[in-house]
Amino acid sequence: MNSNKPATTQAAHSARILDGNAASAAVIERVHDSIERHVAAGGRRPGLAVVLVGADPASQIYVRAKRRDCERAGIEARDFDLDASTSQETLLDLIQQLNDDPAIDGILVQLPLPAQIDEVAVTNSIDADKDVDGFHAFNVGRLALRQPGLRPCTPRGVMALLSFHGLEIRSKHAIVVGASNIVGRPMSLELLLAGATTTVTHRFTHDLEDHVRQADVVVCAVGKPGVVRPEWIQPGAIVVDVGINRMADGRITGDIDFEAASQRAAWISPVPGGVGPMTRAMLMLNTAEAAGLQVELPYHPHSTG
Ligand SMILES: NC(=O)C1=CN([C@@H]2O[C@H](COP(=O)(O)OP(=O)(O)OC[C@H]3O[C@@H](n4cnc5c(N)ncnc54)[C@H](OP(=O)(O)O)[C@@H]3O)[C@@H](O)[C@H]2O)C=CC1
Ligand SMILES: Nc1nc(=O)c2c([nH]1)NC[C@@H]1CN(c3ccc(C(=O)N[C@@H](CCC(=O)O)C(=O)O)cc3)C=[N+]21
Ligand SMILES: [Mg+2]
Repeated sequence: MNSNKPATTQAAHSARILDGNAASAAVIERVHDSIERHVAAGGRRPGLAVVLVGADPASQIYVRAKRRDCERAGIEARDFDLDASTSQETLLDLIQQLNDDPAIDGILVQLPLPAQIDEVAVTNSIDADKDVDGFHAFNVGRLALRQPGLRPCTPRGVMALLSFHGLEIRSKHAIVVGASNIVGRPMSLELLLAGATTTVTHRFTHDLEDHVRQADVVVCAVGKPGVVRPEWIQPGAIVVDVGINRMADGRITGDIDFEAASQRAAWISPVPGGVGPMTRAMLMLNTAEAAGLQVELPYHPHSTG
């Protein structure tokens, strides 16, 4: 073979795994313990309303998984499955009822919503104290101002996944690839809050490769396989792959070539089994916290400020 590598190469390095299944199970167990103690002492069981508009197959899968998580956590799930043609007015009326319902501690409206409904109007109509997705402008503003309230589940889940494995973030150079309202932007606010020097890249970024090559921590949330090339990863970096891409055979894969990136990174999150389960665990944690419970976490959260 015409390779310029010596015949005897170094033993292939392989990154350690950021285990989202283990970390999420540990979080959900603590949420469950806290809820059962609260209920045994005469407290009301926390309630989560899950609103699904339409029958998008991916959304149906997530909503089913959330129901299972609620069972494991001891949270009462109330499902509201609305027709795809539901008007914005009808949805806003339902949210108003849920805002006023004392048995409901958390409200989640599954995104994306059908085109006739304004997602911003819906998100901001949820009582900020019941906004367990953390998408309300007030809660995002609190995160930006170092007064975190309810925090978006995926970015909080990434931070929890890093904490669970004992990884320090303060003073590291972090890059976030993707700048959406639900992942990239709040992710950059979480990293900033944890004391990382944080670069945010997006569709208009010209020199993505240069930014990735400088990063100690790479969080990728785009939804395009291969958007970050494994050879750009700095040896010893922490790689968190938020992306979920469905392949022709129905299986899912991340945005970054896992095998190749594992040869360079110190730590890497797999897809499936990385950030996805953490997102769902944070939804359970946020719901318990919205109900006023304190949950003893199975890790030391990154200090803030
Ligand atoms: N594991 C989990 O728990 C979750 C996973 N996901 C997955 O994460 C991925 C991202 O989700 P989401 O944020 O909702 O997706 P969006 O499509 O809303 O956002 C993608 C972001 O990536 C940016 N982008 C597009 N191309 C590039 C590029 N070449 N370089 C850098 N940035 C680029 C977009 O820019 P612009 O804003 O200009 O369009 C946008 O900011 C998806 O695969 C989704 O399935 C999502 C939520 C939870
Ligand atoms: N209001 C709202 N809140 C959300 O948090 C929200 C949303 N809308 N819309 C869609 C995205 C996507 N999302 C995921 C959650 C868990 C997994 C997850 O558990 N994934 C598993 C595997 C799932 C599978 O096999 O399909 C894993 O990665 O291991 C994935 C994706 C939440 N989202
Ligand atoms: Mg840079």
